[in-house]
Amino acid sequence: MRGRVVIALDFPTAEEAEALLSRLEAEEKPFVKVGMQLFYAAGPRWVERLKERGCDVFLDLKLHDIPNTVAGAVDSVARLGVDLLTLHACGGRAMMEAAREARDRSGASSLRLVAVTQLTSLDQRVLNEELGIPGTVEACVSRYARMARESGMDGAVCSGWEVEGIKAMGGPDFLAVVPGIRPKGEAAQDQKRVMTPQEAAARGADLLVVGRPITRAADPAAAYRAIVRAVQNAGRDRCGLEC
Ligand SMILES: O=c1ccn([C@@H]2O[C@H](COP(=O)(O)O)[C@@H](O)[C@H]2O)c(=O)[nH]1
Repeated sequence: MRGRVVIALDFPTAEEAEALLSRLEAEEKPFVKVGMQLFYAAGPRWVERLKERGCDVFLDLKLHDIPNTVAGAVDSVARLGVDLLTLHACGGRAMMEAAREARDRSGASSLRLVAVTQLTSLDQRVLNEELGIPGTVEACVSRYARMARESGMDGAVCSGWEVEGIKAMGGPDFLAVVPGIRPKGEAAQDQKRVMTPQEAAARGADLLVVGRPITRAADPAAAYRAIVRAVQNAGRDRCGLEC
Protein backbone atom coordinates (compact mmCIF):
# COMPACT_ATOMS: atom_id res chain seq x y z
CA MET A 1 0.00 0.00 0.00
CA ARG A 2 3.02 2.28 0.31
CA GLY A 3 2.46 5.87 -0.77
CA ARG A 4 -1.15 5.72 -1.96
CA VAL A 5 -3.24 8.85 -1.97
CA VAL A 6 -6.69 8.51 -0.40
CA ILE A 7 -9.30 11.15 -1.23
CA ALA A 8 -11.43 12.15 1.76
CA LEU A 9 -14.99 12.52 0.45
CA ASP A 10 -16.17 14.93 3.11
CA PHE A 11 -19.48 15.90 1.53
CA PRO A 12 -22.98 16.27 2.95
CA THR A 13 -24.68 14.15 0.26
CA ALA A 14 -23.97 11.18 -1.98
CA GLU A 15 -24.78 13.35 -5.00
CA GLU A 16 -21.97 15.79 -4.18
CA ALA A 17 -19.52 12.94 -3.60
CA GLU A 18 -20.52 11.39 -6.93
CA ALA A 19 -20.07 14.72 -8.70
CA LEU A 20 -16.48 14.81 -7.42
CA LEU A 21 -15.90 11.20 -8.47
CA SER A 22 -17.19 11.91 -11.95
CA ARG A 23 -14.58 14.67 -12.29
CA LEU A 24 -11.94 12.05 -11.47
CA GLU A 25 -13.23 9.49 -13.97
CA ALA A 26 -10.15 9.70 -16.17
CA GLU A 27 -7.97 8.68 -13.20
CA GLU A 28 -7.29 5.11 -12.19
CA LYS A 29 -9.96 3.87 -9.77
CA PRO A 30 -9.30 6.03 -6.72
CA PHE A 31 -8.93 5.07 -3.09
CA VAL A 32 -11.62 7.05 -1.28
CA LYS A 33 -12.39 7.74 2.35
CA VAL A 34 -15.95 7.96 3.61
CA GLY A 35 -16.18 9.71 6.95
CA MET A 36 -18.99 10.26 9.39
CA GLN A 37 -20.66 13.10 7.52
CA LEU A 38 -21.14 11.16 4.29
CA PHE A 39 -21.77 7.78 5.92
CA TYR A 40 -24.58 9.14 8.08
CA ALA A 41 -26.09 10.87 5.04
CA ALA A 42 -25.58 8.27 2.31
CA GLY A 43 -25.67 5.05 4.31
CA PRO A 44 -24.14 1.59 4.08
CA ARG A 45 -25.78 0.59 0.75
CA TRP A 46 -24.13 3.54 -0.98
CA VAL A 47 -20.78 2.48 0.46
CA GLU A 48 -21.33 -1.02 -0.95
CA ARG A 49 -22.00 0.50 -4.37
CA LEU A 50 -18.71 2.43 -4.17
CA LYS A 51 -16.96 -0.92 -3.78
CA GLU A 52 -18.96 -2.38 -6.66
CA ARG A 53 -17.76 0.41 -8.97
CA GLY A 54 -14.17 -0.58 -8.17
CA CYS A 55 -13.04 1.99 -5.59
CA ASP A 56 -10.95 0.96 -2.63
CA VAL A 57 -12.87 2.24 0.38
CA PHE A 58 -11.63 3.51 3.72
CA LEU A 59 -14.52 3.86 6.18
CA ASP A 60 -13.39 6.45 8.71
CA LEU A 61 -15.95 6.00 11.48
CA LYS A 62 -13.47 6.37 14.36
CA LEU A 63 -15.26 3.88 16.58
CA HIS A 64 -14.95 4.55 20.32
CA ASP A 65 -17.27 2.73 22.72
CA ILE A 66 -17.33 -0.22 25.08
CA PRO A 67 -15.78 -3.41 23.63
CA ASN A 68 -19.09 -5.20 23.05
CA THR A 69 -20.56 -2.26 21.10
CA VAL A 70 -17.44 -1.75 19.00
CA ALA A 71 -17.31 -5.48 18.20
CA GLY A 72 -20.90 -5.27 16.98
CA ALA A 73 -20.11 -2.26 14.80
CA VAL A 74 -17.09 -4.05 13.28
CA ASP A 75 -19.28 -7.05 12.54
CA SER A 76 -21.74 -4.82 10.64
CA VAL A 77 -19.00 -2.96 8.76
CA ALA A 78 -17.28 -6.22 7.79
CA ARG A 79 -20.36 -7.09 5.69
CA LEU A 80 -19.89 -3.98 3.52
CA GLY A 81 -16.67 -5.28 1.99
CA VAL A 82 -14.68 -2.11 2.74
CA ASP A 83 -10.89 -2.14 2.97
CA LEU A 84 -10.11 -0.05 6.03
CA LEU A 85 -11.92 0.98 9.21
CA THR A 86 -10.78 3.33 11.97
CA LEU A 87 -11.27 3.22 15.70
CA HIS A 88 -9.82 5.37 18.45
CA ALA A 89 -6.80 3.88 20.24
CA CYS A 90 -7.86 5.74 23.39
CA GLY A 91 -10.73 3.23 23.66
CA GLY A 92 -8.06 0.95 25.11
CA ARG A 93 -6.75 -2.57 24.61
CA ALA A 94 -9.96 -4.45 25.41
CA MET A 95 -11.87 -2.39 22.85
CA MET A 96 -9.28 -2.93 20.12
CA GLU A 97 -8.97 -6.65 20.89
CA ALA A 98 -12.75 -7.02 20.70
CA ALA A 99 -12.69 -5.24 17.32
CA ARG A 100 -9.98 -7.55 16.01
CA GLU A 101 -11.80 -10.65 17.23
CA ALA A 102 -15.03 -9.46 15.58
CA ARG A 103 -13.18 -8.85 12.30
CA ASP A 104 -11.57 -12.31 12.48
CA ARG A 105 -14.90 -13.99 13.28
CA SER A 106 -16.58 -12.21 10.38
CA GLY A 107 -14.20 -13.78 7.87
CA ALA A 108 -13.51 -10.34 6.30
CA SER A 109 -9.77 -10.90 6.38
CA SER A 110 -9.11 -8.07 3.92
CA LEU A 111 -10.65 -5.49 6.28
CA ARG A 112 -7.79 -3.64 7.95
CA LEU A 113 -8.38 -2.03 11.31
CA VAL A 114 -6.38 1.12 12.03
CA ALA A 115 -6.25 3.03 15.30
CA VAL A 116 -6.33 6.81 15.51
CA THR A 117 -3.53 7.89 17.87
CA GLN A 118 -3.99 11.64 18.28
CA LEU A 119 -6.00 13.64 15.78
CA THR A 120 -3.92 15.77 13.43
CA SER A 121 -6.05 18.76 14.46
CA LEU A 122 -4.49 18.62 17.96
CA ASP A 123 -1.20 20.16 19.02
CA GLN A 124 1.04 20.10 22.07
CA ARG A 125 -0.97 22.70 23.97
CA VAL A 126 -4.29 20.92 23.51
CA LEU A 127 -2.77 17.59 24.52
CA ASN A 128 -1.27 18.94 27.75
CA GLU A 129 -3.61 21.75 28.78
CA GLU A 130 -7.03 20.69 27.49
CA LEU A 131 -6.79 16.90 27.55
CA GLY A 132 -4.45 16.78 30.53
CA ILE A 133 -2.15 14.24 28.89
CA PRO A 134 1.46 14.91 29.93
CA GLY A 135 4.51 14.56 27.66
CA THR A 136 5.02 15.27 24.00
CA VAL A 137 2.57 14.57 21.20
CA GLU A 138 5.15 12.26 19.68
CA ALA A 139 5.46 10.19 22.88
CA CYS A 140 1.68 9.91 23.19
CA VAL A 141 1.26 8.89 19.54
CA SER A 142 4.03 6.35 19.91
CA ARG A 143 2.48 4.87 23.07
CA TYR A 144 -0.98 4.57 21.49
CA ALA A 145 0.47 3.09 18.28
CA ARG A 146 2.36 0.45 20.27
CA MET A 147 -0.77 -0.43 22.23
CA ALA A 148 -2.68 -0.67 18.93
CA ARG A 149 -0.12 -3.02 17.48
CA GLU A 150 -0.10 -5.19 20.61
CA SER A 151 -3.90 -5.31 20.43
CA GLY A 152 -3.79 -6.68 16.89
CA MET A 153 -4.51 -3.55 14.89
CA ASP A 154 -3.16 -3.38 11.33
CA GLY A 155 -1.91 0.18 11.56
CA ALA A 156 -2.22 3.60 13.09
CA VAL A 157 -3.41 7.03 12.01
CA CYS A 158 -0.83 9.71 12.80
CA SER A 159 0.61 12.89 11.35
CA GLY A 160 3.58 12.94 9.02
CA TRP A 161 5.77 13.99 11.93
CA GLU A 162 5.28 10.65 13.70
CA VAL A 163 5.49 8.28 10.72
CA GLU A 164 9.11 7.28 11.08
CA GLY A 165 8.72 6.36 14.75
CA ILE A 166 5.63 4.30 13.99
CA LYS A 167 7.27 2.43 11.11
CA ALA A 168 10.35 1.77 13.27
CA MET A 169 8.16 0.39 16.06
CA GLY A 170 5.61 -1.50 13.96
CA GLY A 171 7.68 -2.73 11.04
CA PRO A 172 6.91 -2.41 7.33
CA ASP A 173 3.52 -4.16 7.47
CA PHE A 174 2.09 -1.95 10.22
CA LEU A 175 0.30 0.74 8.21
CA ALA A 176 1.01 4.43 8.79
CA VAL A 177 -2.11 6.29 7.65
CA VAL A 178 -1.44 10.01 7.40
CA PRO A 179 -3.99 12.84 7.17
CA GLY A 180 -3.08 16.50 7.65
CA ILE A 181 -1.50 16.58 4.20
CA ARG A 182 -1.06 20.03 2.72
CA PRO A 183 0.74 20.82 -0.54
CA LYS A 184 3.33 23.58 -0.07
CA GLY A 185 1.72 26.97 0.41
CA GLU A 186 -1.80 25.68 1.17
CA ALA A 187 -3.63 26.76 4.31
CA ALA A 188 -3.64 24.28 7.20
CA GLN A 189 -7.27 25.20 8.04
CA ASP A 190 -8.26 23.28 11.21
CA GLN A 191 -5.28 20.94 10.94
CA LYS A 192 -2.29 21.49 13.27
CA ARG A 193 0.25 18.75 12.53
CA VAL A 194 0.55 19.11 8.75
CA MET A 195 3.10 17.98 6.20
CA THR A 196 3.53 18.15 2.42
CA PRO A 197 2.69 14.99 0.44
CA GLN A 198 6.26 14.63 -0.77
CA GLU A 199 7.73 14.77 2.73
CA ALA A 200 5.13 12.45 4.28
CA ALA A 201 5.76 9.90 1.52
CA ALA A 202 9.54 10.23 1.91
CA ARG A 203 9.18 9.52 5.63
CA GLY A 204 7.32 6.28 4.87
CA ALA A 205 3.57 7.06 4.94
CA ASP A 206 1.60 4.17 3.49
CA LEU A 207 -1.65 6.04 2.91
CA LEU A 208 -1.82 9.81 2.53
CA VAL A 209 -5.32 11.09 3.29
CA VAL A 210 -6.19 14.28 1.43
CA GLY A 211 -9.50 16.06 1.58
CA ARG A 212 -9.96 19.76 0.96
CA PRO A 213 -6.77 20.33 -1.07
CA ILE A 214 -8.45 18.08 -3.68
CA THR A 215 -12.19 18.39 -3.08
CA ARG A 216 -12.18 22.18 -2.85
CA ALA A 217 -9.67 22.77 -5.65
CA ALA A 218 -10.89 24.57 -8.76
CA ASP A 219 -9.72 21.51 -10.72
CA PRO A 220 -9.86 18.49 -8.37
CA ALA A 221 -8.44 16.07 -10.97
CA ALA A 222 -5.40 18.31 -11.53
CA ALA A 223 -4.92 18.74 -7.76
CA TYR A 224 -5.15 14.95 -7.27
CA ARG A 225 -2.67 14.29 -10.09
CA ALA A 226 -0.20 16.85 -8.67
CA ILE A 227 -0.30 15.15 -5.25
CA VAL A 228 0.11 11.67 -6.77
CA ARG A 229 3.09 13.00 -8.74
CA ALA A 230 4.64 14.51 -5.59
CA VAL A 231 4.31 11.14 -3.84
CA GLN A 232 5.85 9.32 -6.80
CA ASN A 233 8.75 11.80 -6.83
CA ALA A 234 9.35 11.06 -3.15
CA GLY A 235 9.52 7.35 -4.06
CA ARG A 236 12.14 8.11 -6.72
CA ASP A 237 14.13 10.20 -4.24
CA ARG A 238 14.07 7.30 -1.76
CA CYS A 239 15.15 4.56 -4.14
CA GLY A 240 17.20 6.49 -6.65
CA LEU A 241 14.81 5.15 -9.32
CA GLU A 242 11.10 4.75 -9.79
CA CYS A 243 9.74 2.36 -7.16
O1 LIG B 1 -6.20 12.49 12.86
C1 LIG B 1 -6.98 12.55 11.90
C2 LIG B 1 -7.82 11.52 11.55
C3 LIG B 1 -8.64 11.66 10.45
N1 LIG B 1 -8.64 12.78 9.72
C4 LIG B 1 -9.54 12.85 8.53
O2 LIG B 1 -8.76 13.07 7.35
C5 LIG B 1 -9.39 14.00 6.49
C6 LIG B 1 -8.49 15.18 6.26
O3 LIG B 1 -9.15 16.14 5.49
P1 LIG B 1 -8.47 17.51 5.03
O4 LIG B 1 -9.59 18.23 4.35
O5 LIG B 1 -7.35 17.13 4.09
O6 LIG B 1 -7.98 18.23 6.24
C7 LIG B 1 -10.73 14.34 7.12
O7 LIG B 1 -11.72 13.51 6.54
C8 LIG B 1 -10.57 13.98 8.58
O8 LIG B 1 -11.77 13.50 9.15
C9 LIG B 1 -7.82 13.81 10.05
O9 LIG B 1 -7.79 14.89 9.40
N2 LIG B 1 -6.99 13.67 11.15
